[in-house]
Amino acid sequence: MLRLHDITAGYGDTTVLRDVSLPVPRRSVVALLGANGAGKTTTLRVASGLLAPGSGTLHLDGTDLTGRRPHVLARRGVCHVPEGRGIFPNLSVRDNIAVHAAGADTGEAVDRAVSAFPVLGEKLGQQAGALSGGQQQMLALSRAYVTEPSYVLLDEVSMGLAPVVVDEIFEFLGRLAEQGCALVLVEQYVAKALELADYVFLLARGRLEFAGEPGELDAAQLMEKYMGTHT
Ligand SMILES: Nc1ncnc2c1ncn2[C@@H]1O[C@H](COP(=O)(O)OP(=O)(O)OP(=O)(O)O)[C@@H](O)[C@H]1O
Repeated sequence: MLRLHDITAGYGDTTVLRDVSLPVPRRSVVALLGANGAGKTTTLRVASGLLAPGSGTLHLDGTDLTGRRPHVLARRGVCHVPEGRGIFPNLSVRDNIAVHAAGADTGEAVDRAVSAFPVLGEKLGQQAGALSGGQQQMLALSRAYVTEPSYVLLDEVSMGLAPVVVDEIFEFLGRLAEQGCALVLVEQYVAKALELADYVFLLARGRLEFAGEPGELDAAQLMEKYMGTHT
């Protein structure tokens, strides 16, 4: 289990998260929902070690990793796909995959990335920045396949993409989950996220307002209250 417990965190003097507890069991899909500015990205940053909490703890499979650096969590199987893609636009697609592979066999990593997203196979020599938005997101997501993580944190990975690409990305996420990878989904396509999710956490102004299973949520009320029109 990846477990945030009683987390308080923020930036400088600004406290964003207060007493947030988020358990992510192995092989589960967790949807983390909330309005703009509720603290979803901040929660993922704490979960991957990018942001040290002011108080509270972060445990991974029973080991206390509070305050440890992101590479320590990455090595132990936590993969963070940040908002805004996080690829290297001036490197080729192949070299981006090699960076994701972080020292593992590049050929094997490329094979795995291409098996996840076949279109990348036709673009290996191209600069990543020249790919379409959807292809760049696929490249960013392929890291979740290449490094075989146990937990993948996904921050708005469908943002700004055409519906057909969004569908392809959700199919990929479904396959990842089927293979036993735990997912934490921050997602504007709430209905799609809830279809995959085993558990839902709802943040409001940095506090948890709901924790439970998708069937316990009144979806219509949720959309109206927090999410706008993207369902
Ligand atoms: N680097 C930062 N420095 C200062 N404040 C920040 C920083 N990043 C985020 N914040 C503030 O923290 C609060 C929570 O932001 P966060 O990005 O975690 O929310 P979110 O739920 O992911 O929202 P969104 O859906 O808009 O991405 C916001 O009020 C935001 O302005």
